[in-house]
Amino acid sequence: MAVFPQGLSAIDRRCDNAGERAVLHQLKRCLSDDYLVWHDVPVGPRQRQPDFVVFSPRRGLLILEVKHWALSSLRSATRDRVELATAHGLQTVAHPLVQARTYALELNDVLQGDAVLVHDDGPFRGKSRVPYGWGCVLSKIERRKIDGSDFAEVFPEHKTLLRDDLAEDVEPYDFEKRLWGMFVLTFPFALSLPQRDRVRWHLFPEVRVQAQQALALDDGSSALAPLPDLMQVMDLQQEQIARTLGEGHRVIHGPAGSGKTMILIFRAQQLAAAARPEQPVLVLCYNRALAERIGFVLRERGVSEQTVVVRTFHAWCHDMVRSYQLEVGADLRGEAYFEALAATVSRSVETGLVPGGQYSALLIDEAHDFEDAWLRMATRLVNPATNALLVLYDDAQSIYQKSRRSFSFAKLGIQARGRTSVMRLNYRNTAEILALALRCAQGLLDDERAGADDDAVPCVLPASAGRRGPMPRLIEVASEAEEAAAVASQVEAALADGLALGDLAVLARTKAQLNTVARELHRRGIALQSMGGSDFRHFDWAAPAAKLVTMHSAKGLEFPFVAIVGLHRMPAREESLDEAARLLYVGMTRATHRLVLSAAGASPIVDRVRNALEALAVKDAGAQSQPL
Ligand SMILES: Nc1ncnc2c1ncn2[C@@H]1O[C@H](COP(=O)(O)OP(=O)(O)OP(=O)(O)O)[C@@H](O)[C@H]1O
Repeated sequence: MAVFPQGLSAIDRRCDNAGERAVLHQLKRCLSDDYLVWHDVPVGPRQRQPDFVVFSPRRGLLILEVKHWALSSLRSATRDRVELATAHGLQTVAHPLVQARTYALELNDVLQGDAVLVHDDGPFRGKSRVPYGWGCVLSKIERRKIDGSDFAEVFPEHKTLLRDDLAEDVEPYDFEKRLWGMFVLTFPFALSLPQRDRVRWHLFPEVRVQAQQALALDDGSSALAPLPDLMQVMDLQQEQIARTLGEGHRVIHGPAGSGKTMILIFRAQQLAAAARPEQPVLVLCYNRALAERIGFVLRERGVSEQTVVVRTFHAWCHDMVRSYQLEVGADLRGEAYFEALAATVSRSVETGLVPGGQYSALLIDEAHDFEDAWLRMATRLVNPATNALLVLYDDAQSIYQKSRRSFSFAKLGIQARGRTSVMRLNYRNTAEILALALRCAQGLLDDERAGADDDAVPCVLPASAGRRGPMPRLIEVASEAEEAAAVASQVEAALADGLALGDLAVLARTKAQLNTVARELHRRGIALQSMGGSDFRHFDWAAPAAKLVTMHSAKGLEFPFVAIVGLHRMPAREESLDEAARLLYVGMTRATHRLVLSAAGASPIVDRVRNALEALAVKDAGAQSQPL
């Protein structure tokens, strides 16, 4: 069966009429699984919306327009226009084949502009390698009714499917042949998977992937070379998830770097188009830097703060306290204050003091860091008419839960059964970084419990998407001053290699640990923003500066270059080795390309990293010595 990235049942619901539905079911019944079919989605640079786009890496690209016109309503037609009798009198509309041809030619032009997708020699030199065609479907008109007429003069037979072609007893091969007959030219053709995705990149700008950094280039000079191919596009599973996020509750489990935040941003953008300021979309996460980052990306993409509100959970609670004049113990400080804040707001939502249903949709990133009561409250914030709640979860990154979580989404009011997706591919990290992160997190992530029950919390092991890069490095020196100097030299080297300041991050377990590195970078004239600074409020993502971040706050972020300092101080006091290892896993998986780790002393975490690097080097040497 063909793949329908928008979801078959979702398309079925969206079909305008019985004709489109009949075409959908015939495409489903007759096409094999290498075909991709989209219905009524914006396509190409002009965001046209043909009824169906059919694409096969073995056949090419076909545009279909469907008209469910009764024969009796067709008054006259030329090759350009059709005159129809409607309830509102006579109407002249564009000929469906003209519509379909215009779309198909536009897309062909776009593909022809991509050197990778054109013939480089032979009679078609410079022309697109992707065969294309167009056609129309007159889904209500039977062949016997037009036999003997001059119908084919304006609706050529090879370009027009009729009701008969949609019948259940049509052989799939014959139906497919009818589609191929609509192509302008056919020639032996097969696209590789990367080429297929390149075509998707051209067709659907909305599913293009941009690294987080690409949206915050300071001076446009960033060398984001590590990415293998600039034309990155959501994979089919991501596209399917992103496009099928409709109303109701949805839960997505995905490991570090699998595209959860990317999908959240995609969804927020889509929802923003329909959101009204009195019923905005709310995006919640735990970590402030991530909230600011998501907000920044959305604003860059033209989404206003009035339509999509992005907050950390606690900042949102503050908003509620201010707006509804709630009392939170005035003398409470620190942890106790935050607990009271959450409890007060939670109670107020329950009693109706803070109105439920305020938001047309709620999207939660890092839901693994949310306490049960927060998640329970979240379900009440969404307008029951839409019930649109999206929960993104990665059990492996839950760095605030003392013990492994085992709960039921249903008990929290989140209807996850049948509405859960699991993504497994890690796109962010190179294979080398991911291998090290996984080895260092040994034991923590081994217990995969995915898939058995939609309502449970699986721990999903990431699989590498295969991008290669340099091996991470461990720098071991005698003092923290030497460590800062060594890390600063690595930062200088990365800048000399063409990375921009905004591409660089230094992570540490505590804010205080960042200060030694900050002083050294400052001494060398390297612009930086550090969470360790006494006057630090928040990062300015548009400013050209290296970011010095605690490991906790780095969750959700990514940088082409990451240095993690102070491994000798891990585990911190009152922290177990497992907790430290989990945090280190989060830190390491922030690096998209280059990872440097440093220590000025011994600790079980330093041993773990050193051993893991040695084991990977042995494995690598083994692999290289294998005969080809
Ligand atoms: N299909 C893809 N092709 C190429 N890059 C991708 C793809 N999907 C995601 N990415 C990139 O991978 C990186 C990680 O994505 P994202 O930040 O959404 O992951 P995440 O699941 O939220 O990770 P984490 O939980 O670690 O924060 C981003 O740079 C994103 O652009």
